[in-house]
Amino acid sequence: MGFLLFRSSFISSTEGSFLFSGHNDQTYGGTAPQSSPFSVMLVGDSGVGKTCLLVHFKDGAFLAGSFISTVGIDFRNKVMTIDAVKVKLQIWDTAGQERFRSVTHAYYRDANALLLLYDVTNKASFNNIRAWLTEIHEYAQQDVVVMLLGNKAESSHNRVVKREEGEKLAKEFGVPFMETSAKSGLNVELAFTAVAK
Ligand SMILES: Nc1nc2c(ncn2[C@@H]2O[C@H](COP(=O)(O)OP(=O)(O)OP(=O)(O)O)[C@@H](O)[C@H]2O)c(=O)[nH]1
Repeated sequence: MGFLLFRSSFISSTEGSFLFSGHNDQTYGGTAPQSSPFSVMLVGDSGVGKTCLLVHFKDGAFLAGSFISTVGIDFRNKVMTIDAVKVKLQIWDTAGQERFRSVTHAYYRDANALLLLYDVTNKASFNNIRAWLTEIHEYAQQDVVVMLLGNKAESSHNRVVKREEGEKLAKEFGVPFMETSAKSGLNVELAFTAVAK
């Protein structure tokens, strides 16, 4: 049910407008977080696991089963405590499909950080990272924090992109890199913490 709600975004490009569904987590206590949230955007090819990564980070669950592509853009809020400071993250989950690209472009400029994902079991998603970085360069703020993530790392039997290849590409573009798994939870919290820091 939550899964369906989370995927309830839609776009009506013919009318030049769009709707998205967001989910606020206002249940934090103690010190109030900073008023303007820190905005993190998840980008990368369709099917690399952006939604699953976000759901794991937010709810600690993995969305197994049939794959329903994100439509347009969606967001969730989460408050993290980093070095004793409460940080409110607003996390934008973008559709990887080409047809929604013009929608997501409009959100790049407000992003403080971008988590750029490829799928270690899908070579094309890795090969497309250069194009994604060109797009980021074109539409995002100059000082945006970018981190490259090789997702589905637990899927060793189907792996076609070596960890070293990811490291090399990240080094070439001067961005931090780690492998993640939305399925096992590997480095999920760490990736969000790292960009928030
Ligand atoms: N084995 C494995 N499968 C994963 C992982 N993350 C996501 N998947 C699967 O990959 C498929 C796509 O995941 P999504 O999170 O919907 O992909 P997405 O990047 O949000 O796709 P778009 O919304 O089209 O941009 C789903 O079938 C997931 O179950 C992972 O870490 N390991």
